[in-house]
Amino acid sequence: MLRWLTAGESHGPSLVAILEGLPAHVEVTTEDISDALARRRLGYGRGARMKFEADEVTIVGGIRHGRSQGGPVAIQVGNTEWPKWETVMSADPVDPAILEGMARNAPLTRPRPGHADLAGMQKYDFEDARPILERASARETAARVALGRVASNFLEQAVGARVVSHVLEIGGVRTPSTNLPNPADLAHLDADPVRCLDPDGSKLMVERIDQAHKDGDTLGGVVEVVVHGLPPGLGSHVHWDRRLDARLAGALMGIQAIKGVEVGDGFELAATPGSLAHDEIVPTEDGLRRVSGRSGGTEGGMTTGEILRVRAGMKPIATVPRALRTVDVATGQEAVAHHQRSDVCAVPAAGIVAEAMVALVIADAVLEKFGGDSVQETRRNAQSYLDTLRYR
Ligand SMILES: Cc1cc2nc3c(=O)[nH]c(=O)nc-3n(C[C@H](O)[C@H](O)[C@H](O)COP(=O)(O)O)c2cc1C
Ligand SMILES: C=C(O[C@@H]1CC(C(=O)O)=C[C@@H](OP(=O)(O)O)[C@H]1O)C(=O)O
Repeated sequence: MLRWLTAGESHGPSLVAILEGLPAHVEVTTEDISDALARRRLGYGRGARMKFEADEVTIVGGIRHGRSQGGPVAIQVGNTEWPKWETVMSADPVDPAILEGMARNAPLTRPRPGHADLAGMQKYDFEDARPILERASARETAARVALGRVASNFLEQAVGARVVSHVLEIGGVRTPSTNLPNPADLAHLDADPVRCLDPDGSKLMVERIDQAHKDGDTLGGVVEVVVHGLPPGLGSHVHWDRRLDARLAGALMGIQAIKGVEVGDGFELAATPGSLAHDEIVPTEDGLRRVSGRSGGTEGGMTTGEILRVRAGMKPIATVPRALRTVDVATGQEAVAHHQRSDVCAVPAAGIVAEAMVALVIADAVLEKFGGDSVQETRRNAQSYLDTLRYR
């Protein structure tokens, strides 16, 4: 079983991520993790912070000479913004006279609709949104992407599976392409400003982001994650919390600003007659295959052995420059929400985070099915299952 945790605030010294349950001998380097974090920074429409901040990766446990050792993997991602925030975010008490008058320390009392500010202040009993937004911020997704890269390496080395994502929609512009991303073309896809497979769709999405920027507005969209090379039978039909589709949906909904998840054609299937909605099974030279992929590669909460496909819908960024109405909780008067800087659109970055979450969930399901204290043991077990499958 894999478990993972993150800690750290948006403007704290660093984020910390721990992955427990990873078998030994998974090859992974600091460079792999830095590459994954660099992919998360890409994407047209992100704000100023992405340009000047760097992700400083330090592997602090669990990996030696480029291989996992079987113990928890711990990764630190340094926030290079820290020097500017050291006093305001200090873990130890600071003399109030020093904090007095510091603009950065002014209490945020005009909560942003759509962000965690108000519900968090109510729940945790704060007069200032700072402690809430610091942890609610999607800065935390850097830690998840770091762990996701470790899980991806494990998946590739244990069962030969590859996780990739692309952007389907931004601000209502939907790509007409129904092609799925090919892991071999990842560099090409990452070079696109919005990580969209269709160049015309990409151009329109970039124009829509520019327009939103001019209008002082923000945008959301839809990303799709696909996994190539999975065996049938990951997850289970026997209990709700063992269903792989449920576990994927929970993990994707756990990403900041994700408001909807679809498996395969999702909601579209609800409006399609049964004769056209399912993936018919045929015998081929390569064994039993489905003629289509509408179900997204799961049936009964288990992988079918076809390409796995899930989508996540992201709401627009909550910090809208053309500020939204709110209440100043310090005075009880109507006000506009606080705004300093923000992304216009972070959908391409959300795709990379979604890849990470899918990789972690699938890696957990692979370990549940095949076990293994070393990656070679997992590989052997997976191969023997495939070699002795009753129906192939
Ligand atoms: C990659 C990424 C970047 C984000 N950037 C911002 C941002 O710059 N400003 C903002 O207000 N929200 C941003 N968000 C969204 C907030 O984190 C999110 O709105 C907040 O957590 C509340 O969403 P929830 O209701 O889904 O939890 C971003 C989300 C992601 C995934
Ligand atoms: C720092 C990251 O994303 C941040 C996520 C975020 C939010 O509210 O979620 C708000 C912004 O931060 P700030 O308010 O400091 O400008 C984004 O830049 C990151 O992805 O690395």
